[in-house]
Amino acid sequence: MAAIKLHGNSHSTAVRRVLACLYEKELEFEFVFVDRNIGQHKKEPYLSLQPFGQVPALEDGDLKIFESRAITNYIAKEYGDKGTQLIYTSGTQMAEMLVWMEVEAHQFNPAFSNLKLLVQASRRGSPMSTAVVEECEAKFSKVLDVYEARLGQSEYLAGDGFTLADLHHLPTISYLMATEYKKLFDSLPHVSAWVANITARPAWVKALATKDQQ
Ligand SMILES: N[C@@H](CCC(=O)N[C@@H](CS)C(=O)NCC(=O)O)C(=O)O
Repeated sequence: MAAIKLHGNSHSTAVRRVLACLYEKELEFEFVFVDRNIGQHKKEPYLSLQPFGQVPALEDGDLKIFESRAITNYIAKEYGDKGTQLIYTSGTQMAEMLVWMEVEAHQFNPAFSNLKLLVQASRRGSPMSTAVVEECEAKFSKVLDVYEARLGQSEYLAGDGFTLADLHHLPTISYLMATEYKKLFDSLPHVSAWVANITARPAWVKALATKDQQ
């Protein structure tokens, strides 16, 4: 049995963030299905792993942790000698990486969440008003404009190497690329080239292809 157990389900963006990291690091792991349709994530024993009742959660031997970004940070540091080097540990590049990891969590992800709500409302057949749609689009585009400027200076967010700062965006970007909000990326050449580059990584392709083990 693998020492690492990832608990979750494959269509969750937060779970896919961790899957991408595990595949980049070429680690063996067991993917334990959490059936959200029957509320397994809101009951024991799962709540002992993730007290907020969300996926993912990770076990590595005796260690039990949750929060997808904390998990990827742990994996990247603990298994530093395996697979892709996903973090810088010193100097300017580390500082840039930390900045863009925070930007993803506190600027990009909230703006993404608004667009996801629009997509979900529209799919339910109760679309939001034009004013709300325009406001959410404008907020997201304002964030992307900052990315366009940054990616005009370097291939990846933290410099010339792919790091967790880039990886953390993969699930949310891929989600949007399959919606009408792809249009918000299309007019930005540096952002578009970065998106094409990072979404073509074999580890990400593998994460998207991973199915639940029911
Ligand atoms: N900040 C958490 C967010 C986790 C999260 O929102 N998970 C969603 C699936 S993508 C979930 O479990 N939703 C069910 C719920 O909140 O009840 C992380 O990154 O791990």
